[in-house]
Amino acid sequence: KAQKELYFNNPMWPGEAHSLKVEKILFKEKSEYQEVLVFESSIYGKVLVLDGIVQLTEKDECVYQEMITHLPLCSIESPKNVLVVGGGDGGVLREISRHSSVVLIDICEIDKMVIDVSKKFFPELAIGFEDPRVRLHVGDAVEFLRHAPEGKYDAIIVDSSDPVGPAQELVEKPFFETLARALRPGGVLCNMAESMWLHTHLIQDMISICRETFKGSVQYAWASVPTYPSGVIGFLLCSTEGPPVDFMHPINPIEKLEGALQHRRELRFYNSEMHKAAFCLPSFVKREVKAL
Ligand SMILES: NCCCN[C@H]1CC[C@H](N)CC1
Repeated sequence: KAQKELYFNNPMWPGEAHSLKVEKILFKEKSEYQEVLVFESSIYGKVLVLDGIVQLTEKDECVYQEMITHLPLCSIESPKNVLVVGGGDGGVLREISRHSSVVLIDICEIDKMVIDVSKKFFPELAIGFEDPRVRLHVGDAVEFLRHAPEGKYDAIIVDSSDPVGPAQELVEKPFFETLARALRPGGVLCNMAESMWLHTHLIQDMISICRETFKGSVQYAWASVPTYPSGVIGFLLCSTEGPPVDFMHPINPIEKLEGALQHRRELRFYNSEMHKAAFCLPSFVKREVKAL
């Protein structure tokens, strides 16, 4: 039978599109915030799509979930209180649970349908919700951070979709200011930071805001994700004023964490060498993204 294909083009990456062969559409509904689609692809396993943008595939989700989690958590001694903004698929929670020093994992996801769909179709990711340290808050993270106690968290991970639609506010300065306030001195933030091939202006804007808002260090890292536009995704690592954080040399290496490598599922992408390599930047990025 004729294989259906889905094309992923978007104003966020004009002039190009990525397509995936579809075996079967498994779910498609509109939530209060966005269209939620799940389909079985021919070569990447199941795929989660929000408003026409690929969020994750079973085959390569490990890159993003492992890097966005361990880049910050392996950069500080025994993280205890962690906050996840977004991340409703549960993948980041699965990765945080490898760190036995963590005692509290707050997660604030705006769209309950993403959580329910992940539990139904992506148990390998939704397993993260089963960790007893997890406290789920369904709602707007802008509101949540406004009421968060000052200096509460050692680490905050902003696992957001693109800044079009629900995640728009998550790249604006007021939000970064609430993130900085909720972190302890020497606390760390890791943000999803788009593509060096497509979004150097957006990255520059985020870095400028973070340099003003976070008085510690601000570093850009990246990794290869085949099913994201241009095949890469970036991460912005920030630390607040206080004990200095050297993101490029993990002082809390995952290889030394008791049980972290086998916990529930072995790591498929992250390790301490990939951690260090992630901060090596191409010359054009060094030129185009000042203050790196
Ligand atoms: N929690 C799954 C990943 C969400 N972040 C992605 C970053 C890149 C975007 N183009 C799509 C969402």
